Amino acid sequence: MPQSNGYHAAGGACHEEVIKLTGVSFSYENQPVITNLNFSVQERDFVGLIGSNGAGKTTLLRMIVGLLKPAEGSVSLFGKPVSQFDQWEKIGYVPQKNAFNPLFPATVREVVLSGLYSRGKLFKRISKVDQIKCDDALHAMRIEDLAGKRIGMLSGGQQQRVFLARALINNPALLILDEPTVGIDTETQEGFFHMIRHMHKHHNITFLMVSHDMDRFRSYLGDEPAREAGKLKFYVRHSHDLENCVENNLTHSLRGLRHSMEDQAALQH
Ligand SMILES: Nc1ncnc2c1ncn2[C@@H]1O[C@H](COP(=O)(O)OP(=O)(O)OP(=O)(O)O)[C@@H](O)[C@H]1O
Repeated sequence: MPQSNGYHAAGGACHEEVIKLTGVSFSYENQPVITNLNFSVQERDFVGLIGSNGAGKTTLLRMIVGLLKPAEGSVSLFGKPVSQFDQWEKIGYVPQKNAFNPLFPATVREVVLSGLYSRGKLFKRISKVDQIKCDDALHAMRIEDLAGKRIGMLSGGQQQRVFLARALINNPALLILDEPTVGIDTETQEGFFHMIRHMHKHHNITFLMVSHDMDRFRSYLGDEPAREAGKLKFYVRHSHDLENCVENNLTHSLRGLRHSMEDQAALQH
């Protein structure tokens, strides 16, 4: 995977393409849901995805994380086709609330730690480092005091925080959230959205979030969708600006020049 350093070679795109969808189509039993979708998400973008019930939002997210295969077109993650992508620890995915059975007899700590087991690695010894990562994730979601509680005994809002902590434990570069606040009271939703915006601004995470409640994000994402495809609307906030891009490319070129001068000097000795 290319280095996530915020720039490419001078003249190229400034930020890495985290998700790239090219001509993606998908049908369930010959019923088209997504047709010829082209869209890309760049490093540190915040993308809000809305669409009416049945528009294909969850289907799209499931294709992005490799759980469904497009009938046509391709999906790339961090520059690699999703079928060849193997750095799943870089991606935190929080599916719709009912995708996890909260009656599962596990504690909050165990649920959060399970986020460390990437696909194919179901059993793994939990090291001290893992425990520290878990403590950090619990702290980030302010749920340290719930660590020993059974997940099924928590409120909906508390459970959502647990699933977010689970997604955060690997310190992901990309966080994908499917309707993260469904069934959560208004006050908790407000706190949740505040926390998400804070994470986006200060933790260099790229976000792709499906939400019916995009109104709360209007001031953050703008009134107009950056892209509409069928019934799907993508609202985008980029974190980078042209100035940074030019500055980074210049720094990059100067660094390259300095290295080549140092190399030449070393060769002469
Ligand atoms: N496993 C499936 N088999 C057949 N049809 C399906 C399946 N899953 C979803 N669909 C259909 O595909 C369409 C898109 O579903 P999807 O769950 O992606 O929509 P959505 O935009 O996430 O909807 P919602 O806002 O209600 O969550 C719907 O018409 C749905 O009925």
